[in-house]
This record gives sequence, structure tokens and C-alpha cells, in this order.
Amino acid sequence: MTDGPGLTDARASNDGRSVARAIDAIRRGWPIAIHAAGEDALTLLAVETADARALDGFAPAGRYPVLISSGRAATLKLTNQLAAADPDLPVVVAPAPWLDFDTAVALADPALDLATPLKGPFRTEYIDRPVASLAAIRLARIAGLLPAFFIDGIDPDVTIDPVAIGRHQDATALRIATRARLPVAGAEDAEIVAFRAPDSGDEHVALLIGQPDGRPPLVRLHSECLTGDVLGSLKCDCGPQLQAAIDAIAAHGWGILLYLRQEGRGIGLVNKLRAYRLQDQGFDTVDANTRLGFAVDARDFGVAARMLALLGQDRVRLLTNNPAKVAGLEAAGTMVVERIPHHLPPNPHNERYLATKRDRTGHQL
Ligand SMILES: Nc1nc2c(ncn2[C@@H]2O[C@H](COP(=O)(O)OP(=O)(O)OP(=O)(O)O)[C@@H](O)[C@H]2O)c(=O)[nH]1
Ligand SMILES: [Zn+2]
Repeated sequence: MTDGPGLTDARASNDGRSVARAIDAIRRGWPIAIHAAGEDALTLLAVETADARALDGFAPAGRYPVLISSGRAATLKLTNQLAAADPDLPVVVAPAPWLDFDTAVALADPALDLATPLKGPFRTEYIDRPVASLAAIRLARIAGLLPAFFIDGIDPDVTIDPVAIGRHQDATALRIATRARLPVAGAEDAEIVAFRAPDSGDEHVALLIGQPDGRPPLVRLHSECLTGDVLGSLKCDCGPQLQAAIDAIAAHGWGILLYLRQEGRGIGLVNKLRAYRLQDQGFDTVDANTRLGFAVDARDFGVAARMLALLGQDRVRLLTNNPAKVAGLEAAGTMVVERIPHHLPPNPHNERYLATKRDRTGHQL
């Protein structure tokens, strides 16, 4: 995403502030509005952080439609009431006497889907503010919240433009913040480089191993996984993949490990743990994301391409089994001259996860 002509720095920084305020507000349970050009404003109160009192303040008349993502609506079998004109568009669950606060929470959060049948019936409709509603779902993901909102309440203090949300996630705004020597197990001569964008709190890092020697670097895109990287979770392959990547790059002679702050494939730690809870109920990693209302993979590999460009690299050899990483890098201008598989032996806890990646998300051997 690039800035349009005539956009001043002051306007861009205003936008940045307004999106930061909006993220802060929805995380605290405060209402916001999203106002897209050519649409009426969409007022929103995040279901996850609201309580009955906040809802009463937002919708004193007791009428509050609930906006949910298309994936969540499909899980609840609510989309089949609608013509399939745009299957990605969020839907509105119309107010009903039985749509009280607790029922709205059950619409938003799949944790209890199997335990408690939803009250109903519900009537759904496509929202008449498509741009703002898609932006709302995106904002929930950036904030790490469940993608569900009470809508059409009182006018709040914070109003943002969807375009500003796009700029908030703009990879081209990333800059190198600082760098230092960092000896690590497996690569004592490594250097760490930290990256920041002015508007976003995400602090990505690159670990540079060895010295450039004219060949394209061996590169690994590692997405943050607190459970696997730090706690040694056996549910995924992240911890062993991280160490094996460092070892492979050191053995190759030179390369770069990008540590991307895109926890849970971009849905954040808490939502990933919600997905784990659904996996405890028998859903696989793909269906768990969908039931929560998220894309199967919400990462933006443009961030990685930008980091590589700032490090002077536009051709890489990539350690991955995931064709989406190759495609994402290439779309953002990094040429992948070779893909090198990065498999680690499975364990009894991650066997199904790895099989799902192979069978459902196109991971290659
Ligand atoms: N949402 C969600 N994220 C998960 C789950 N398991 C692992 N993750 C996240 O997935 C990301 C790890 O993905 P990667 O190691 O890049 O794996 P990949 O996309 O399969 O690609 P390669 O390992 O390169 O083949 C981390 O951000 C993890 O936190 C899950 O069940 N649900
Ligand atoms: Zn992991």
C-alpha cells in the first residue's frame, strides 16, 4: 500500500495516531467508528471486551445488531440465508429479543459451540457498509480480539478511515532501528538487526549469520510462536525449526533468519490459544481458525520482503515447506531462486498438525 498523491506527512501521522487510538479503544472495551468514503459511519463496540454496562451505554435503546465475520457466520450456518453475492463480506445478525449480551458472546466466541446450542432463530443480512465492516474485522485481528462487534450505537470519540488501517500495516514504512552483535547457540558471529514502523508497535528482527559472499543468502522466515519458541510446545514444529534454521544457515556460510512478530499466523497469541482450545475439541488447525472467524493464514510476507530489501537482499534461497511464503515474497519483490524444504521429525503431539498442513494448506515435502 502506498501513500496517495498529496498525502502530507502530517496527515499520515494523524492517521497513525487515530488507528493506534482505535486499537487501544477496542481493546479496552470502548466504542469507535469507522467511516469509509461514500458510506455512512459504522459505530462499533467489540464483543470480546464489552460488558453488559458498556453495551447499555453504547445502545441505550437496547437495539444492537452484531457484526460477525463471514467465516464465523458460515460456521454458525447463518450465511446460507443470504445470496452468495460476496462470500467474504461480514454479516450482520439482526436484533432479536433473545439476542442478549451473553448470546452475543456465544455468537462471537466458538469455545462453547459444542456445549450450548445457540438461542435463535437469527436473521442475518449483508451489511450495507462493506468497506467499513471489512476494516472492522481487520482491526479486530490487528488488536488480537475476536472478530465480532455490536454495531450502530452512539457516536464515539474515535473515528477512523479504513484507508488509515491499511497504512498502519504498511510494510514500506519499516526502518532499521538499531543493530548489534549477538552470539547465539549455533552461530557465534551473528548480528541482530531490529526493525520498526512509526505507526505500529511490532518490532521485527533479523539475525544475520556469517558474511555475504556473493551468493544469495539462505533465508528463513520464522513467525513468532511463543508456545513453541519459548515454552518448548510439542503441538507445532516451531522450536526445532528455529534452531535447525540457524544451524542450516551457519552451515551454508551466510544467511538471514527473519523473526516476524506475526504470532499465530497473524491472529495473535490469545486467538491462537483459542484455536488450540478448539483443536482440543477435535477441530484441525484450518477449521479452528475459520470457526473463530479468521483467515487460515493472516500473515503479510511483504514485511519480510521489506526487511530483506533494507538489508540489501533481493534474491534469496528460502528454507520453507510453505508455497505461500514463496509466493508472498515474490509478490513483494524478493526473488526466491530456490526453495529448500525445512522438515523436522514429527512427534506424537504435532503429527496431525503437520499432516493438516500437508493435506489442507499445500505444504510441500
Ligand atoms: N492460528 C494458528 N497458528 C498456529 C497454529 N500452530 C502454529 N501456529 C503459528 O504458525 C506460525 C508458524 O508457522 P511457520 O513455522 O512459519 O510454518 P509454515 O507457514 O507452516 O511454513 P514453513 O515452516 O516455512 O514450512 C507461528 O506464528 C505459530 O504461532 C495453530 O494451530 N493455529
Ligand atoms: Zn509453533
